[in-house]
Amino acid sequence: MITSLPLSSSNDGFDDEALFARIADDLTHRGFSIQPNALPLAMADELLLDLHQTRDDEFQRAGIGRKDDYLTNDFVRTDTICWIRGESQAAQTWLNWTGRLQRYLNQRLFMGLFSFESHYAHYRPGDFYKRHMDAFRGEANRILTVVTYLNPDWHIDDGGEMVLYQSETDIEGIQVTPGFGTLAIFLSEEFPHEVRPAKRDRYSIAGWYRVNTSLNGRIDPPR
Ligand SMILES: O=C(O)CCC(=O)C(=O)O
Ligand SMILES: [Fe+2]
Repeated sequence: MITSLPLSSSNDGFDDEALFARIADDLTHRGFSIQPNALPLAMADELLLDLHQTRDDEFQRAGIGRKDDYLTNDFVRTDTICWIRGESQAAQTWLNWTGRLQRYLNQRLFMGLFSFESHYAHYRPGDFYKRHMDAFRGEANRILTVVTYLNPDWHIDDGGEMVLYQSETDIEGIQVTPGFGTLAIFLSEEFPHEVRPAKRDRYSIAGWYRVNTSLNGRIDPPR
């Protein structure tokens, strides 16, 4: 007799601990981790729905730099973004999961990750983000970048790869296809990367763990 198991349990059979362990091992040995199709399916579905329910006018042109030196620059990047503030159930699920990953990495790798900020990003066909770094050494702000993709049935011919370069001088890089639930995690100060133009709309979440850079009791706020 076949006993059927519920197909849609809270994590769809994905074992977060095992995934977190693979990420920690990769970070230790290489400083980055690419995990195809790794996001728990129920959460990825929830996030995709949330993204589609987010109104177009909640997406703004993405900038470069922070706060006062925030500029939009068509030469560098042309995507639009919507910061995730935890207002929807899906956002809560995501922040809960990224919180668990944060605690895991802090316990195992002593990374001292303190806060997390993330946004949805929408790259229309042809949009791009030129080669860049997410943080600069010594500024001690963004420590670890987490990107996940929400594009069902993405085909390699659709383009839109994220290319992760292993050093300043690397011009070949590693190509990451932005398929549904793929996770790309890397040390923000170590890996230049870019987003190549796609033929279709390309959706993702980009997030950053930061260390506590409070000075003289002044807490440096996220963003
Ligand atoms: O969407 C991606 O693949 C990466 C996005 C990125 O590099 C960024 O937002 O800083
Ligand atoms: Fe980036």
